[in-house]
Amino acid sequence: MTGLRVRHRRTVALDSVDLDFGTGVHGLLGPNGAGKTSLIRVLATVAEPAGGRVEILGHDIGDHRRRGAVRRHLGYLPQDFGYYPGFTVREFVAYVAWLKEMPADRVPAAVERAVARVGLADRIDAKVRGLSGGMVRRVGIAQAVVNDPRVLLLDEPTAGLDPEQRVEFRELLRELGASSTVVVSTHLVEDVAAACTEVTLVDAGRIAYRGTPASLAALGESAGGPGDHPIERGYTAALRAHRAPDERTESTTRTEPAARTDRPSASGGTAR
Ligand SMILES: Nc1ncnc2c1ncn2[C@@H]1O[C@H](COP(=O)(O)OP(=O)(O)OP(=O)(O)O)[C@@H](O)[C@H]1O
Repeated sequence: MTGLRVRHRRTVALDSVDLDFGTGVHGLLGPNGAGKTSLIRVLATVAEPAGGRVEILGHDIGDHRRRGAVRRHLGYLPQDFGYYPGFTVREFVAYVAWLKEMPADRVPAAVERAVARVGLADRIDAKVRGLSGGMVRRVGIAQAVVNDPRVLLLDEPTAGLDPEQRVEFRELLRELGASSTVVVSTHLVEDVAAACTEVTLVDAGRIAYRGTPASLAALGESAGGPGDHPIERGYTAALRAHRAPDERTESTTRTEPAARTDRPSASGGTAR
């Protein structure tokens, strides 16, 4: 995407964002209201940008005629995931497969595989309304992956999952990220540390930092920000650097070369 701008009435949610996502698991981090959901919704083709250009799998999604082709290859778990409580897990995931125009003969096996991948095989014929919140979230992940998407967009997928499920989910993320592009917004540093190949930190509608989890952790170690985990310290240090770039340039840049190497000029470097 280049020059992406998203507005909600008078609020500018994203401003002049340039980003590209390749194969792998991309963690989207940032404070509440930073613009992560706005970014994911544009990529999912459910929100219309106010400006800029977004290309997915070679298609310009500003062109409405191309969106169908893109959507067939997308998987999307929204933050507020709507479902039909009267459906069984199998019926609901099959319904989403149908919406994604999967060939009918492939649907039953794809549904069973997706449901098994999120550890719900034994509940496949249970009604969604009878499941716990974490299980419903897993149904949401199953519907997102049922078509083996080339681009998978997950908005806070681990919210509500128990620790064992989170561990299994991260394993699934790594597996999916080996061959597809996964963009996952999360507030959990453990998700980033364990599953992400790259981190994008969003702050007030701009890109504050891009790099690997290891480089973000190294930034935290060198800058010494507050936090209980190296990535948490890196997160705080990157936000501070982004919010006070002049101060940083004068006082700290020369002594922290690692801190700047992951701030690409096209996004983080110009994000002010
Ligand atoms: N429907 C809406 N109407 C008005 N303002 C909105 C709407 N949706 C988002 N915003 C505003 O746009 C900005 C970005 O919000 P967004 O939901 O993208 O942030 P986020 O990073 O996903 O936050 P969180 O971590 O809390 O989920 C915020 O200032 C928010 O208040």
